[in-house]
Amino acid sequence: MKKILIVHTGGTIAMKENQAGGVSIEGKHPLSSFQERLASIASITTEHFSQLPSAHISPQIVLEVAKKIKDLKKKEQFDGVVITHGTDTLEETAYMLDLLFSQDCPIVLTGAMKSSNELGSDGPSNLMAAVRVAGSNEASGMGVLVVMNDEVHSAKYVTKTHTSSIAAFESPQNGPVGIVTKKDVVFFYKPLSEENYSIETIEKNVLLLKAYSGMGSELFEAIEQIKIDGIVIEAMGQGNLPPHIVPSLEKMIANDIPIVLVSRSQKGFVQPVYDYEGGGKQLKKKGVIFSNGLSGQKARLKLLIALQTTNDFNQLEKIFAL
Ligand SMILES: NC(=O)C[C@H](N)C(=O)O
Repeated sequence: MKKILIVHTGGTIAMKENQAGGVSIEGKHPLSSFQERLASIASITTEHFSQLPSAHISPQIVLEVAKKIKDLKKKEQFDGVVITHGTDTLEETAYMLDLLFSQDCPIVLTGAMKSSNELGSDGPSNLMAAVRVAGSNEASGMGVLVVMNDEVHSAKYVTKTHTSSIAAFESPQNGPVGIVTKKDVVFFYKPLSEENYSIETIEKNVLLLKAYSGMGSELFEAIEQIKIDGIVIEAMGQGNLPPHIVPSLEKMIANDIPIVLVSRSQKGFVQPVYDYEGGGKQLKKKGVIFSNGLSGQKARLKLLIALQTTNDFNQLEKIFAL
C-alpha cells in the first residue's frame, strides 16, 4: 500500500455551513471521519497544519508548509503528499510549491467548492481522488498537481475560473494533464521543464497591477511612496500598455525595479510585437521583462522567489523565459 502524507491547511473543505447560511471553520476537521475510507486505498499520515481560509494564506505561510513537508519527509518516507487547501488561492500555493520542490515525490493539492455539510459536498470525493493521484506511479515527474472534480491539472497553468461551480478549475492554455476515472488515474502529458529554487525566507515586496483602458500614472505615483522590489503588470493582449504610464515605467527601470509583463488574456504569451508608444516591442527595448504565459498572480510569486536569489536583470530575464 502507498504511504501518503495529508497536510490540512483549511478552506471550504474544512468548513461547515451554519443555520444562518454562513460558511466557516468550526471545531474538528470534518474529514477526520473520512479517515477510514481513505485507509482502504493508502496508508495515511495526517498533519493538521492550519485551519485557514485561503485568503488568509500568504507566501510566507506557504514557505512554512513547504518546510513542514520537508521535515516530515526527512523523518519518514512517503510516496506522495496531498495538501487540502481553500480554493481561492489554491493555484498560487500549488505554483509556489512547484517552484520549491523537485518533481520526484508527487504533491497534489485539492479542496472543495461546497462545505462539508452542504448537499453535494465535493470535499470527500476530491480528497479521495487526490490521494489516488498522489499514490499513482505516473504522478512522479509531473510537478505539483491540482486535483478537483476528477481532473488533474498542472500547477503552472491551472486557475479558478468559476466562483461557485464544482467544476471551478481549468487550465485555459492547454487543458488538464490527466483525469481520474472510477478505476484509474490517466495522464495525457508530462511537463517539458522543471524549475527549482532553494530559499529560506520571503522578504521582498512585489506588487501586481492590472492595466485597463485609459489607465493613467496616478497608481504609479502612489507606488513611488512605498518601497517595492519589483512589479508585475497584467498588460493588454500580447503585452501592450496605455502610453500615459510609460514615463512611470521608465522611472522604475532607472531605479532598478524589475517590471515583469504578463497578459490579461487567459491564453497565449506576451511578445514584443507592437512598435507604438506603450506597445510590447518598445516596452521590451526599455527593459521590461516578458513572462512565459503565467497569470499575474503566479508571475508575482515567481518574481518574489526569484528576487530572493538574484536582482540581476539578465538573470531575471532568463528565469522568466523558462
Ligand atoms: N472553496 C473555497 O475553499 C473558498 C474559500 N473561501 C477558501 O478559499 O478558503
